[in-house]
Amino acid sequence: MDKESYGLSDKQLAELDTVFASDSFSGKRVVISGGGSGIGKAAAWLLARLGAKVLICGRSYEKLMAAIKPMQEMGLDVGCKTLDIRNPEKVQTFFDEIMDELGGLDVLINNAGGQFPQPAIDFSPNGWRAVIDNNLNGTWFMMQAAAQRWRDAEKPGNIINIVTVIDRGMPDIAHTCAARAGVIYTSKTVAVEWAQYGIRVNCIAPGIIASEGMRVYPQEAVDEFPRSNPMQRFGSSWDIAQACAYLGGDASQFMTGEVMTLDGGGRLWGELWPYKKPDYFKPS
Ligand SMILES: CCCCC/C=C/C(=O)SCCNC(=O)CCNC(=O)[C@H](O)C(C)(C)COP(=O)(O)OP(=O)(O)OC[C@H]1O[C@@H](n2cnc3c(N)ncnc32)[C@H](O)[C@@H]1OP(=O)(O)O
Ligand SMILES: NC(=O)C1=CN([C@@H]2O[C@H](COP(=O)(O)OP(=O)(O)OC[C@H]3O[C@@H](n4cnc5c(N)ncnc54)[C@H](OP(=O)(O)O)[C@@H]3O)[C@@H](O)[C@H]2O)C=CC1
Repeated sequence: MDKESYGLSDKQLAELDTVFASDSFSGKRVVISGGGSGIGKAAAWLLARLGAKVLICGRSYEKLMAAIKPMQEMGLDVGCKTLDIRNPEKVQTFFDEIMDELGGLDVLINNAGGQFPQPAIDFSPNGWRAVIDNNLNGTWFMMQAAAQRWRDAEKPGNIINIVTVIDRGMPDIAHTCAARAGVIYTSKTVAVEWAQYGIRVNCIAPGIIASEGMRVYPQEAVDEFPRSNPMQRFGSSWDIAQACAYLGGDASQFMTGEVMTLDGGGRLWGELWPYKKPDYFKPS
């Protein structure tokens, strides 16, 4: 399938079925980084449809505005703000502003991130740094800024970090595996440190998801990705959005420090990163 067609349309996002009650997020305020596309946009649609007041952020104002327009036209309570999560000062200002504007915060979904595929042996120092800075440092700045405000206001909080499946590593994206491992183990650690403040921290590890994010990979790679799990297919951004609704809601209130994997079983069976495997790894 042509990777340009990957991702859910606004019509689909407005109509897809969900198992969650239509008012299950009413009164909740949710921030989603990277909510202008893909998984983050699907989560914004779902949680807003379930009654949440949602604010999405990302680096491109045009992308954010294009994402929220159809949601607002449906009467959903969704806004946006530009933010580069890699800038800790801007992250602090962002949280000061949104705490004011939303009147508090209940759920933070750290979804912004990405990487480029390259054999690790050829990473430039800056290429390595860019991915670590985005996926590990940026996520951390967001987590810490939210937690500080929840602690100081003596309010509970809930953090969901979108990572990736790193159990067996992943050839060609070693930088992201390093960053995501950092996020997962930071999350497990602060889930313990922050339980005293009523703050929960969990991660979601998606396998291959047919989102707009796939457009950054060559078509030949995307054609091969279904071989990365025993279901031999892509998952949907809606699958991940529904996992966000579970972790962001009351049904998961006794869960913290966990990684929820949605990868069609790819952690257990499948060709990790099947694209351009060197001959060395092919069956003889
Ligand atoms: C089985 C399959 C599982 C798949 C699992 C995961 C799937 C997904 O995550 S899908 C979502 C994908 N979405 C994205 O990846 C978002 C797009 N990616 C990015 O925005 C970039 O990759 C970024 C994270 C590195 C952005 O950083 P930025 O600082 O904007 O990057 P710069 O252009 O300034 O470059 C910094 C540095 O990185 C080198 N570089 C960037 N792209 C590549 C590339 N394709 N190949 C090699 N090197 C790259 C760039 O050259 C710079 O280094 P220097 O040249 O040494 O300065
Ligand atoms: N699709 C997949 O198969 C998988 C995806 N993931 C992860 O899930 C998350 C969502 O991916 P997906 O929706 O597929 O891809 P997208 O590329 O569509 O989403 C990434 C979003 O993050 C935003 N973003 C990136 N860097 C920054 C930054 N520094 N500051 C603020 N926003 C930023 C982008 O917006 P902008 O560029 O405008 O800032 C974009 O909206 C990513 O972290 C991705 O790595 C993990 C496993 C598998």
